[in-house]
Amino acid sequence: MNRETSKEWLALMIGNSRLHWGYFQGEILQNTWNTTHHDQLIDPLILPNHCLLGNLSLTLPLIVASVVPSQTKLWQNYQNTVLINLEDIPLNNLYQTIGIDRALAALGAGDKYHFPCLVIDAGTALTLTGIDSDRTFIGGAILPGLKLQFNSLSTKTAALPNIDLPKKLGDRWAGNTENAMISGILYTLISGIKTFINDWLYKYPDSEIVLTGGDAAQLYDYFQQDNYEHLEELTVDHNLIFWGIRSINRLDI
Ligand SMILES: Nc1ncnc2c1ncn2[C@@H]1O[C@H](COP(=O)(O)OP(=O)(O)OP(=O)(O)O)[C@@H](O)[C@H]1O
Ligand SMILES: CC(C)(CO)[C@@H](O)C(=O)NCCC(=O)O
Ligand SMILES: [K+]
Repeated sequence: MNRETSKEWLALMIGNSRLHWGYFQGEILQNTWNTTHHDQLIDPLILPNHCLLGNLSLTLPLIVASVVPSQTKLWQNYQNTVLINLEDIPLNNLYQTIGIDRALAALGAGDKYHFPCLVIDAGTALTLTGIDSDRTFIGGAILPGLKLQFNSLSTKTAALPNIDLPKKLGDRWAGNTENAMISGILYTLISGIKTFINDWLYKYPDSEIVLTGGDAAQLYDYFQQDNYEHLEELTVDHNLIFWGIRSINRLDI
């Protein structure tokens, strides 16, 4: 291995619910992990030069992208940090306020698989982001993520309970409160997402379709339980944003 390919660096995606970390040696993503916001142990304002992430020193080059401005500030003070902005993303037609996580995931999907691609990011929010073969952003959608849909029902009502994300789809026609919430949210969600996928595949039949984000594997499982006809065209990849950051890093910003 030559020096270039073994060069170590860290990628940090600051998401809405937590921080997503990637440790690279050159182009190889060796490790990923998540931490909470405001984690004292890794707060660079408290431990400027010697903060350890597992056994990794934060003196490594750090490439940061963020959708949470208040958290971005913490990391900008750390030495050896590069902040990725929308202007750094080599995709056409991105609108000014699109989330950098969406742009990076779409770039990562195209880089790792191919363009055209449709990314479905099941995080705090659930987003769809479509890019054509010329690397042009076509459009997308934003809706509340899975957990958020359940949480909003329970926090805004007196009688509806707080329930964990279920493993099973269950019966569409439910006979108790919990199952009715599960059915209502999940069947509506998967049929809605299917209409987006079907429409996208009609326009871009050779597109890659990639699920990512904290709930991606569970979402894929729901599609499987529902015997989705395009299941074999769906890929689950939790590291799309890291492939996007790697692709930017190659450009040496
Ligand atoms: N330990 C965890 N902490 C928070 N969410 C988790 C955890 N494990 C699984 N999840 C699931 O991941 C989802 C959040 O996804 P993700 O971590 O991709 O979101 P995020 O940090 O807000 O990033 P983004 O800004 O991309 O949405 C939640 O809906 C939750 O169900
Ligand atoms: C939609 C989220 C919250 C998903 O993480 C993020 O991408 C974001 O803050 N986006 C800005 C709005 C937009 O993408 O149009
Ligand atoms: K907000």
